Amino acid sequence: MTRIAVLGAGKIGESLLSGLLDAGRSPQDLMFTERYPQRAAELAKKYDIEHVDVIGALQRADVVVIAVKPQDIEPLLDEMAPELPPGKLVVSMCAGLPTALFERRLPAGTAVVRVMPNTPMLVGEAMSAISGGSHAQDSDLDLVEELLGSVGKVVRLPESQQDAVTALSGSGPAYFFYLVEAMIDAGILLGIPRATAAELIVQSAVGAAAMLREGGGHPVMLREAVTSPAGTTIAGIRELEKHGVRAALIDAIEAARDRSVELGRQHEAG
Ligand SMILES: NC(=O)C1=CN([C@@H]2O[C@H](COP(=O)(O)OP(=O)(O)OC[C@H]3O[C@@H](n4cnc5c(N)ncnc54)[C@H](OP(=O)(O)O)[C@@H]3O)[C@@H](O)[C@H]2O)C=CC1
Ligand SMILES: O=C(O)[C@@H]1CCC=N1
Repeated sequence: MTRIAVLGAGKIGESLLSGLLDAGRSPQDLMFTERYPQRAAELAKKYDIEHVDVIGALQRADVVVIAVKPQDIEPLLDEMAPELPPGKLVVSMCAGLPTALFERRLPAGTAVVRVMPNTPMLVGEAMSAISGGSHAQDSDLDLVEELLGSVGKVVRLPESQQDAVTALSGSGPAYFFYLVEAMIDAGILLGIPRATAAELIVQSAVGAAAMLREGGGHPVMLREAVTSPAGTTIAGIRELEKHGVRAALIDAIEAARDRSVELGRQHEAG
């Protein structure tokens, strides 16, 4: 079985480990590194997975998944570079960081796959986009697709689109959570108890998501079907349009894309 080491078991690293276990992968095939001993001990106990140091991870794993924040990448690459044995596949989940950075800093010829996942990986519903670096073979992409396919959907895209993908599906769940939060607040304003408002809105979100995915409908048609002539929905839509919510979302996603580009540029000289 392929052995996988996750370097940095924070939110996304833990989501991956948990998702892979839920998908049936053996704990013996998984390992992780983590900075704080207390968190490492908690994770090792919770998932029955071994906590290792970076050198142990590089020696024992076939696939090394980097899930530290982009701001923490430089010291980790310094630690990895002299120790990475040939033939290991490096998978980066770091927003903004190009495969070229890893290729430049790790031993010549290292195969690197850049992935932009998202946190619904925790419940087996991730959206991951993958792109191979210049030494990644089709078999490397196949392997990463198989791994991430067990915790959600996977698409292969050119690396030039990864900053946009980061803004759309990487950050996307946060924007849905933000909308849900705002709608629950509206329920509070209208006098509905918080727990009831949350139940109404969360189930509406789940139902809408199921219609989008399983009903095969176009979002415009689905929205039109809710919007009755002289009804309630159009009264609300008019307010959304007045407040520029559509433009705000487009601007938000463009800003997130720009920030991803900027994160990559910060490491250009590295
Ligand atoms: N959160 C998300 O929704 C998504 C995140 N990503 C990407 O995933 C990566 C991780 O993000 P996220 O999980 O949110 O961040 P977190 O801060 O939650 O996780 C990163 C973890 O790595 C640890 N760490 C840092 N350096 C090292 C090191 N040298 N060795 C071992 N562990 C280390 C951190 O420890 P410490 O607590 O001490 O900093 C932290 O626990 C980022 O690059 C991000 O861009 C991609 C898609 C979605
Ligand atoms: O906010 C971030 O930078 C990370 C990358 C995509 C989602 N979260």
